[in-house]
Amino acid sequence: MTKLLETEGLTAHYGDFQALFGVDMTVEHGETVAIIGANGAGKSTFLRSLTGLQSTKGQTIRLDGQPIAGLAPDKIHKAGLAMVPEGRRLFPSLSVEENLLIGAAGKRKGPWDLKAVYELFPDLVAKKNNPGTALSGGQQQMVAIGRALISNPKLLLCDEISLGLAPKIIKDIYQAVPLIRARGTAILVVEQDVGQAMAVADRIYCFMEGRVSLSGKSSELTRAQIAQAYFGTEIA
Ligand SMILES: Nc1ncnc2c1ncn2[C@@H]1O[C@H](COP(=O)(O)OP(=O)(O)OP(=O)(O)O)[C@@H](O)[C@H]1O
Repeated sequence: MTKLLETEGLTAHYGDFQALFGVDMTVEHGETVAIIGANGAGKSTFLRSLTGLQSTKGQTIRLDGQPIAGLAPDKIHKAGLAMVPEGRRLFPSLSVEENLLIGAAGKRKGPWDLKAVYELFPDLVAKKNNPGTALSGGQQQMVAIGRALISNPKLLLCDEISLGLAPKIIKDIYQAVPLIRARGTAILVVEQDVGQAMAVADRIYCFMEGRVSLSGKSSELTRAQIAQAYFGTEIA
């Protein structure tokens, strides 16, 4: 069966600085995959490359068998990639529901609509007419995830969704992941918290200095292997 996402030898540069050195990655249909790695390892650059925010002209990225490298971000979104950006980025003058509906513009066919998002995050129902920015950080994150889901992506990309949130809220947010995959949506999440990544993902890719330093099934990787791949050093 065709892979949902495939990159082959992906590279990325900021001027003379090379940030990615030949990243091979696959995501299967319906799979949850986590990218972990220290600050500056290239995780965000990799997601930016997938979504077209970083130039990938002439490279190999396939979404469900279709080449998407070098396409404009809106074309890649239409092809089925939606991103929950780091920092959430809600529209401050719009209500929760209006923020969600922005994601529905040009939506693909699929299981996600307003009703499904409110089922996923019931806390948002009572807040739907409030301005997005009047919500707690966790609720804003729920809106950002809902806004991406409502376009019915084949693959949902999440950049550090737990950043700046309290542990209890992070738990609430991550509880949504099995419900999202139950509707058939695959997820690629960037996560600095290794425990969280291993709990939620079928497979893990660890990045170090722009390269994949380790990959494998979460259930088969050891903490020691991950520490080595994450920091480049053994831990006691
Ligand atoms: N706009 C930019 N201009 C120049 N260099 C950049 C830019 N963005 C990122 N970099 C560099 O590219 C490398 C990879 O950064 P990237 O943000 O992808 O890493 P990351 O793993 O997502 O880290 P973090 O967790 O801190 O976001 C780093 O060395 C970073 O300094």
